[in-house]
Amino acid sequence: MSIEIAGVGKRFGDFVALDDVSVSIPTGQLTALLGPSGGGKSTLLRIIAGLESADTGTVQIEGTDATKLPPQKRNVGFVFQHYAVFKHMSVAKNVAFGLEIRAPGKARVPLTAQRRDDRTRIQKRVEELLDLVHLSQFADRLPAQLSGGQRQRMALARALAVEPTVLLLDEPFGALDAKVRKELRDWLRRLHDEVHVTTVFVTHDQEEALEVADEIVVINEGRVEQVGTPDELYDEPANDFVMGFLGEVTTLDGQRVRPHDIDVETTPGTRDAAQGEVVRMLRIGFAVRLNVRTNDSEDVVVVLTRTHARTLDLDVGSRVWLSPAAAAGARLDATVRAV
Ligand SMILES: Nc1ncnc2c1ncn2[C@@H]1O[C@H](COP(=O)(O)OP(=O)(O)OP(=O)(O)O)[C@@H](O)[C@H]1O
Repeated sequence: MSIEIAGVGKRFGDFVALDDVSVSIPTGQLTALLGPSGGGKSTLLRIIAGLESADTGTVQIEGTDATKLPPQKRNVGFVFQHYAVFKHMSVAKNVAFGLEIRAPGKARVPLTAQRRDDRTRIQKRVEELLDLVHLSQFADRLPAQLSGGQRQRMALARALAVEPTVLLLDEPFGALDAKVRKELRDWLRRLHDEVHVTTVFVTHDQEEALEVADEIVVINEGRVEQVGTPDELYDEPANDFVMGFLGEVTTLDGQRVRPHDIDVETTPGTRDAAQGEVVRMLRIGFAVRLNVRTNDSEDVVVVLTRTHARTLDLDVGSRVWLSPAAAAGARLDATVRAV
């Protein structure tokens, strides 16, 4: 395990931001800390980075107890939503910064062979990094001459420059528009597949976490609700909160199911289906969303493809029979919830 968080608690005055959090984050994976605003994700990330100290518990990074280590001794790279850049320095200089301050004897020694070697090495590394984040052609620009997405890529190159053991990203694409966000998240996934550095990123966007992460840690009200792969969380949510947070949920025959995990028929099926009437029908892109009122007065939301809706010749007023799809993933029935 790359990062072991054990029994971490954090209060701000009377407010409990983290309550006895224990999580293991595997080496080389992309892990998302996912949850609603104010749940404690950033606080946990900042504790891993050493920017905040835990009141209780320990943090180990690659087998070393980092609980009391200052941030610069933890070998972590950090990228925030609003990234602090050196505005007067070129993109290449921004990326080189961390490498230059690490180069030995920088200020004291004149231009010796050692320093020349360092310079060549740094220049080569910066070129590699800019190539990795697809910014080679912008090396000489100032940060202000980059788009928001390009700036965040520069921030990632800078964080990766010092070859961190762990890369920590706090809503790195949060301030960008939806389309750029989507592009960057695909890009982050590809980048991670290339460099394999253990990466932890904070997001409140479930789609982002489901698409990008190898593993997701769901955090709510200072506690870990569930840890698992995107499939595990989506198909086998541990509780109501996780099920509702990771996708839309509706109720059919007292069971909580995903709206696209409902079979729709226009004749009474052989199975024990709930009969109802389509009261609303909305087309959203390739999907059709139905509101069905059942004979038992349940309001059920159903999502199906446009082609399927057309095949069934559905419209407002159609009579339909609904049953949970046989292969449906997530389902939590009312009795389990009550227990
Ligand atoms: N320095 C601080 N002083 C007081 N309260 C704080 C401080 N930092 C965080 N908090 C509180 O702790 C709680 C958790 O904050 P945190 O930033 O970890 O949440 P989050 O899950 O990252 O939310 P968001 O997605 O909105 O960033 C919040 O209620 C926040 O107001």
